[in-house]
Amino acid sequence: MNIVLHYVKQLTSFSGRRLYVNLAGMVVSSLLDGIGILLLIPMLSISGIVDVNIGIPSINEALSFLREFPTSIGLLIVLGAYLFISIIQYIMQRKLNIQNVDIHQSFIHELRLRSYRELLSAKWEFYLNRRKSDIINTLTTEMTRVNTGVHLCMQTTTSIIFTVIQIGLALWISAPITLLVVISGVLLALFSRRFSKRSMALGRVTVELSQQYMAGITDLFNGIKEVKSNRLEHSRMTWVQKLSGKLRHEQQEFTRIRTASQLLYRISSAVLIAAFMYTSVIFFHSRPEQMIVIIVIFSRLWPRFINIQANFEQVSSFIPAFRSLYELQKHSKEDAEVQGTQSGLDEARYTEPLRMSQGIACSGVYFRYRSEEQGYALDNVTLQIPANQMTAIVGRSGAGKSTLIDLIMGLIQPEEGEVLIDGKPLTGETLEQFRRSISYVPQDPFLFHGSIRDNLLLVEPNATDEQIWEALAFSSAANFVKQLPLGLDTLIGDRGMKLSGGERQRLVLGRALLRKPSILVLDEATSALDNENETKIQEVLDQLRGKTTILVIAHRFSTIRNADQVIVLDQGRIVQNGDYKQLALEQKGLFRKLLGTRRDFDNNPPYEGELYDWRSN
Ligand SMILES: Nc1ncnc2c1ncn2[C@@H]1O[C@H](COP(=O)(O)OP(=O)(O)OP(=O)(O)O)[C@@H](O)[C@H]1O
Repeated sequence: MNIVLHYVKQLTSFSGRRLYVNLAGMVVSSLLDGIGILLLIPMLSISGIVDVNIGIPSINEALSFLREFPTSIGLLIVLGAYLFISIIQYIMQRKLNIQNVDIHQSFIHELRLRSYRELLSAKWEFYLNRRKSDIINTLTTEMTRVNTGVHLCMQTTTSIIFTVIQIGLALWISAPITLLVVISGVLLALFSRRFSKRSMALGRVTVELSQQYMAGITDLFNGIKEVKSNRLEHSRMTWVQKLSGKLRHEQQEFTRIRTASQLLYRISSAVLIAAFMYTSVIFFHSRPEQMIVIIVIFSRLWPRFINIQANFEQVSSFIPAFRSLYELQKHSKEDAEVQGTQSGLDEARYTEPLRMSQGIACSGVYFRYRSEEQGYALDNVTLQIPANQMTAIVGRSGAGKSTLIDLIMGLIQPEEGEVLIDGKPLTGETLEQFRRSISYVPQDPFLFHGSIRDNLLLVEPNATDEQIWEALAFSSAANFVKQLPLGLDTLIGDRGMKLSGGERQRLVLGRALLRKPSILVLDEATSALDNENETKIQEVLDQLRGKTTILVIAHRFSTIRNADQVIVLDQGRIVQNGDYKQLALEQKGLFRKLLGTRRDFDNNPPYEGELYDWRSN
């Protein structure tokens, strides 16, 4: 329950005065509701159904003036008062409900924004160690449960306030009966704790199952092409059947628990009423009006107990959802990229992009993905990347090329050693400025279901069409975009599915150039291009040299042949470093091996645009 209280505290500090005013309104509303019940007494008395004289002097005195009126007038006065109070109470209740929903929804809105902000500010390592589908599940399914949980907490608070006031009024009318009802309610609530505990255990299963479900469907639709081509539909269907069966069973179990506790309360209610009646009539010879009071009190209080208990059970089943959201928020906050700020989101702290003058330096860098691993993904890496030059990183698959790029971009932190930008450590403000100056293009770029224009404006929201076309022309994408019937307004499908691999890469390259970066990072960003387009991109990179620092991983020979520097990685270590020609001539070097021993570089250099794949070695 502590975890729920944590969010309730957040709600009270977020809503402040509004919440307390609303609670005060509820107290008034329940008082009016109670007065409505009290008016039943003179109504019954005047109408002559029974002579209600319950022995409370203050009520009797208050009602004595009614005896001076004829029955019809007296009844009209009482009924008028009853109607007036009831209508006021209903109107008030409506306003309070609207206000409650407003407080609740504003809080959830804030909670959602806060969670997104913290997640977006978390460093890359936070995401490396987590299943993305678990995060999605927490932000969707579990957030919905938290939403309902907060609503139930507010509803339960209202119910408790109502109940306490009703108990107060009932005590005034008949203390012994009310005490009996309350004691029975408390005993039953203690007994019902087992239902709440079982609900919480089931809630844990719900979170686990919905995480599995989310992970499964994310994987399924990410790999739907492989599923269809390899006829894996049956195995996927079997998986869904099994998981869905567990979900169904878990929901049935929850309904069983909920209905069992409701059954217990209803049976107890009937038993208690019967027992009260019997003892009142047989042993205490109570009068009919007292019997009516018993029924009125019981029928007002008992449903409230049932309601509070049901809410407790449901909130208990949501505790694991609260915990899941709490932990996601806590860990993302702990893993903030720049502690104490929301890097990249804080517009007030906007930092200008960095204009690098000297370059990037790594000195004695060690990095591994898990501390328990023996080997390092980057093992004592020391290098210089001069500003405004082109540096290529090559090596076999798994050599550590992408890891090195991630480290240089400050996405991961070295275990030992440091990364310096113009001599300054890559942390805090330098990191923010540095990131603003980078355009990074991965092999599998981020394109969303929208138009070509929308996808480009993602990086430069104020870019004009002219600037967009210029960037597209630069990346050899303008021609194919012009041929599309809707041009820049063409929808490209999920992750750009309606475009070819090469078209996607040219589009993303255009987007990267639109930002006019001072550092361009290409991680196998030209792998899907044909020779003609690859040559064009090569020309663009040549034009950018001298103005932009270019860092490129490429498996293709032609992309890197004009690089100012080539860094050769093997098992996380730099084994060669120099210019392309010099390395190609080192007979025993890995670079030569990667290029292929068949080729005689001295006499027969490879021709422009030739395809070569390092990975085949
Ligand atoms: N998220 C990760 N968690 C654990 N190990 C990882 C992770 N990413 C990479 N590695 C490991 O780190 C090493 C270097 O991987 P990296 O992706 O940097 O290689 P690469 O040279 O870019 O390979 P490729 O050319 O195949 O993309 C590999 O042994 C890889 O298995």
